[in-house]
Amino acid sequence: MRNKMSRVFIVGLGLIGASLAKNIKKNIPKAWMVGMDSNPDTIEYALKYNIIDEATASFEEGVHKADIIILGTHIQITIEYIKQLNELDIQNEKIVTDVSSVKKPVMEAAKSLSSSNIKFIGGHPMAGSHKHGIEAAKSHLFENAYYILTPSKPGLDEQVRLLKDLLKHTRSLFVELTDKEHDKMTGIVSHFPHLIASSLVHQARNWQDEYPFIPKLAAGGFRDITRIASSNPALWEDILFQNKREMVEFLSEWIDEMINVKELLVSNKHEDVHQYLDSAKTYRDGLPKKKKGALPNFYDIFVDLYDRPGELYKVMKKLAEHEVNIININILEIRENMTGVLRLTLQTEEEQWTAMKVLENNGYEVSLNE
Ligand SMILES: NC(=O)C1=CN([C@@H]2O[C@H](COP(=O)(O)OP(=O)(O)OC[C@H]3O[C@@H](n4cnc5c(N)ncnc54)[C@H](O)[C@@H]3O)[C@@H](O)[C@H]2O)C=CC1
Ligand SMILES: O=C(O)C(=O)Cc1ccc(O)cc1
Repeated sequence: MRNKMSRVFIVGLGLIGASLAKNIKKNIPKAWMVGMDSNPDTIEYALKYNIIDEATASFEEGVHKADIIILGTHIQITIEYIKQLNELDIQNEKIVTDVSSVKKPVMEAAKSLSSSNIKFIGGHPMAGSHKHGIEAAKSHLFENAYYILTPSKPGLDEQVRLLKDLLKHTRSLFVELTDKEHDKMTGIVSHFPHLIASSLVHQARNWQDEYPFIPKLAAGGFRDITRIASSNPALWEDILFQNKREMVEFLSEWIDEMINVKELLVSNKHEDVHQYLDSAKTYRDGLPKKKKGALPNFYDIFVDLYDRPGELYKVMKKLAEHEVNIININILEIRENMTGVLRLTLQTEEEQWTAMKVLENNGYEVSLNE
């Protein structure tokens, strides 16, 4: 392979494709990035901000120009591009990868690739955002996130090594899984929760006609558990249908479980309900905190705060003085004249540590848990 994969073709320069493009461009100066996107504004933006070196409107041209091809489009479109590869005459060896949230349908399409010059390695960087499009792309989006790789056949060790070499500056954690393992596990921790989050939002909205005050109360826990319902519906429609088998199975299991919980409540089984909540708490509390999972886990700190004028300002000022960049702020609970909890979301573990120390040194009670 020429020049250690320095020519990269990225198709689909949205949130994920452009985040990878930015990361490669920033860290591998010799990489030559060719980009393609169906949206001309995206291409204009990518060129203007040097996210790519060159644009093409032809998939064939991009493929011929590259050693490595990253398909960064939604899953159904990615599958169509994989099929298009079969219509091209591929002269040199090329590594092809994707970023799709569901792997089985992609790997099935990859199995039908006829050219021995195409080495397909499925990919899924497991971090994202509720935003979409190139403007939301960030070079560091995948830091500490798992990056799943699904080689299409045995014997691709050298290509996997080259791909990891290209993507190592994302500072994500590479893990190899089969497509089946991947879709089951991401189905349970990422895809299915989206359905439940959306269902909770629908339920609240349905009750709102009768109780118009509901939105005002839907602040703390409700906002937390339904945060992912604000994600891009076009993306999630694609994901849910591509992983439909798993979704239908999880839904059936969940409905049975809810019927069971309902029965426990109706028949006043206090101990059983306690046990249900307690075992969920034990499992949830034991989940790893540091690494990003499918549900993006930024670096939170929780600060006890008095309900007094200027309190929030004082905290912000201290953190600004130490150049801590706050990416989200929530006041979880604050009642008149009582302490509340301020949740600050930071981008890196280092900032989390700095923020904690700065605030503690200024008399605040800070913890990493709510
Ligand atoms: N959004 C997220 O949080 C995550 C998404 N993914 C996966 O990444 C993939 C892309 O998702 P996002 O970046 O969020 O979507 P996006 O909507 O931000 O980007 C998709 C891009 O593809 C372009 N596009 C659409 N049709 C095209 C075509 N026919 N040819 C070329 N470009 C085309 C769009 O103009 C857009 O720029 C999906 O397969 C998704 O499963 C993976 C991890 C996280
Ligand atoms: O986990 C979620 O639900 C997210 O919002 C971020 C995300 C979305 C899609 C993925 O394939 C991986 C991570």
